[in-house]
Amino acid sequence: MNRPASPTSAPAQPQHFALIPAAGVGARMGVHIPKQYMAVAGKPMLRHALDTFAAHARITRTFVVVSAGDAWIDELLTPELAQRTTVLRVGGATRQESVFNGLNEIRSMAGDADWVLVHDAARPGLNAELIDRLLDTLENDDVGGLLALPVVDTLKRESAGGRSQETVPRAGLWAAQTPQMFRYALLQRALRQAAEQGRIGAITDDASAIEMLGLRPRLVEGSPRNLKVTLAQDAALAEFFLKG
Ligand SMILES: Nc1ccn([C@@H]2O[C@H](COP(=O)(O)OP(=O)(O)OP(=O)(O)O)[C@@H](O)[C@H]2O)c(=O)n1
Ligand SMILES: C[C@](O)(CO)[C@H](O)COP(=O)(O)O
Repeated sequence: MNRPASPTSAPAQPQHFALIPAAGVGARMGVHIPKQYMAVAGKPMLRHALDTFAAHARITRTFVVVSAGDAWIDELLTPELAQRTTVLRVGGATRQESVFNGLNEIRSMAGDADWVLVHDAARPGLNAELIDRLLDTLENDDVGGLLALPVVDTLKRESAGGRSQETVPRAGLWAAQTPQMFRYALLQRALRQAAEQGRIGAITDDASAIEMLGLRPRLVEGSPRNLKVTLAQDAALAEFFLKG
């Protein structure tokens, strides 16, 4: 669906929607509640990204994908946030399935050419500067892209027994972050194809599905503050950046 331009106006400018997959359980974190609801810098982790997108004038609306039985989101969503945020209780078995289910759920609200910024609830350090960097870099891009960081450490491939088998050349390697930003129709098509090929469970980010179409997403430099809180020790680092 493409919204037609009115006869006396220029074609409608594409909208920017945030879509936050937040239906995980945080198993690697080892805490008693899903990690997206654990407190980081004084508020639930998910709240940081919701507040950042809600405060950003260029983000039309935020959709947050939670599990059908999520028992925490209703309490987290203040009346102010609810004016800019829609909860979608369509979480799937994997991150990509949650994203795909969320995309399908907003079909009536998003035009084919509208941008979707998919952002992990587990990355509370996203700020307006990083969002603007992504929007400004990709606004005329034919494919879309993602925040990422060039790899600066030497990388080892583990052999049996926890020993180094080989060094993986790091030249040209980047560590993917989020948001990952693609046009609605392209991202939905890419994830649908991945699902039809039985590969949606094997991919771990949205850009992988775009690459499977033979396209090359743009790499946009992110920031260490935009780390993914995955293991228990990550929470203190996230707090450091958020309180800094
Ligand atoms: N079935 C899933 C799995 C993950 N996610 C979301 O995808 C993001 C990145 O996933 P990850 O950091 O792996 O979170 P979890 O899957 O919760 O962590 P773990 O793998 O340790 O269980 C998180 O915001 C998580 O809530 C999701 O929406 N649906
Ligand atoms: C999307 C992502 O954050 C990019 O690095 C990452 O792939 C998510 O992985 P996870 O295992 O679902 O946390």
